[in-house]
Amino acid sequence: MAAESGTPGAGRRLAVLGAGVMGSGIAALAVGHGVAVSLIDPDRQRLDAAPASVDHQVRTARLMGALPDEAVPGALVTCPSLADLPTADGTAPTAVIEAVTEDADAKAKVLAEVSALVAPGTPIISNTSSIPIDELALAMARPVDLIGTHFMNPPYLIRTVEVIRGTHTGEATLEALRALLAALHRQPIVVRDAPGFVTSRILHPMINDAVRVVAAGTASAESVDGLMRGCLGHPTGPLRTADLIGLDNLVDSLWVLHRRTGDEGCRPCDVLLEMVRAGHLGRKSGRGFYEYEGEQA
Ligand SMILES: NC(=O)c1ccc[n+]([C@@H]2O[C@H](COP(=O)([O-])OP(=O)(O)OC[C@H]3O[C@@H](n4cnc5c(N)ncnc54)[C@H](O)[C@@H]3O)[C@@H](O)[C@H]2O)c1
Repeated sequence: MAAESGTPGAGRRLAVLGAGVMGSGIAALAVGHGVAVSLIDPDRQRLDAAPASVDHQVRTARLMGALPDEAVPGALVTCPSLADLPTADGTAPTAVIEAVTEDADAKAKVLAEVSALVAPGTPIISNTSSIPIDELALAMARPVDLIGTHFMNPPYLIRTVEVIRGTHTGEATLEALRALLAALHRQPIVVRDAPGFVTSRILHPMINDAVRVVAAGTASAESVDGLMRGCLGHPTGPLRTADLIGLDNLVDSLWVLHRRTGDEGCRPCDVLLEMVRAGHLGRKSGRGFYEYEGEQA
C-alpha cells in the first residue's frame, strides 16, 4: 500500500542496507510513518524473515502507541543486492541508512558501493555503534554526504537518536537528516565523532563489566539487572540489554572500541566470547543471559 500525502513520511523513499536486528527495526519505524522502504541484504534467510519481523514490530508498536495509528504504512520491498537500490516505486532513494554488520571493512565496502550509485546530495547514514564516521568517510567518493546515527533498539520505541557529525559531514546532510528524523518523530542529539561516540563508549564497557561481575560469581544475571534497575534506574539492566543488542554485535563493538582507544576495559571478556562461539547471541538466537524460546525477534 502506498503512503498518502497526509502521513508524515509521505514522499520519502529510504534504502536500508542490512535486514538484521537494526535494519528491520529501522524499516519498521519508517514504514510505520508512511515511508517507502527497500530493505537490502545478501543473506537470503535474513531477507526472507524481514517482512514478518517488520510487520510484527509495526503491529506491536501500534498497540503500544509508539507508532501513529492513522498513518498509511509505507511500502516495503526486499532486495538481495545493491543493484536493486531503487525503492518500492522504482525511483531513487531520498536517503540511505546503512545497518550492516559492525565490521569496518564490510561497512567501508558497502558505503563505497552505495555512494557510487546514488545521486550526489543523497544523505548516506551509517548506523554504526562505534566505528568513527571519519574512518568510514575515507571509503566514500563524497564524505560530505555521510553522517552517523545511532538508533537504539528497538527504534520504534526509543525516540532519542544519537547523531554523529563527522569532520566532513555537510550542513545540508545534517539538515536533511534532521528533517527525516522529524518525519519519524525522533529527537536527535548531535555529538562529535569518536570511537563509540557517547552511548556505546559508556554503555558497552559497562555491560562488559556486568558480565565480569556475573563470571566472578558475585551475583547472578538476574541480581545484577535487578540492582541496576531498582537502585540505579537502568530501564532493563545491562545483561538483558546485552541480549537485546545481540552478543555478537556487542563483541564486535567492544573490539572496535578496544582497538581504537587501547582501553583494556573494552576488551570483550572471556564469557562473552564463549557465548558468541556457542551461538548464544541473546534474544535473536533464543538464548543469551536469559531464555527467549518461542518469542518472535
Ligand atoms: N543491535 C543493536 O542493538 C544495535 C543498536 C544500535 C546500532 N547497532 C549497529 O547497527 C548495525 C547492524 O547491527 P545489527 O544488530 O542489526 O546486526 P545483525 O547482525 O542483526 O544484522 C546485520 C545484517 O547485515 C547484513 N549484511 C552484511 N553485509 C551486508 C551488505 N554488504 N549489504 C547488506 N547487508 C549486509 C547481514 O547479512 C545481517 O543480516 C551495526 O553497525 C551495529 O553495531 C546495533
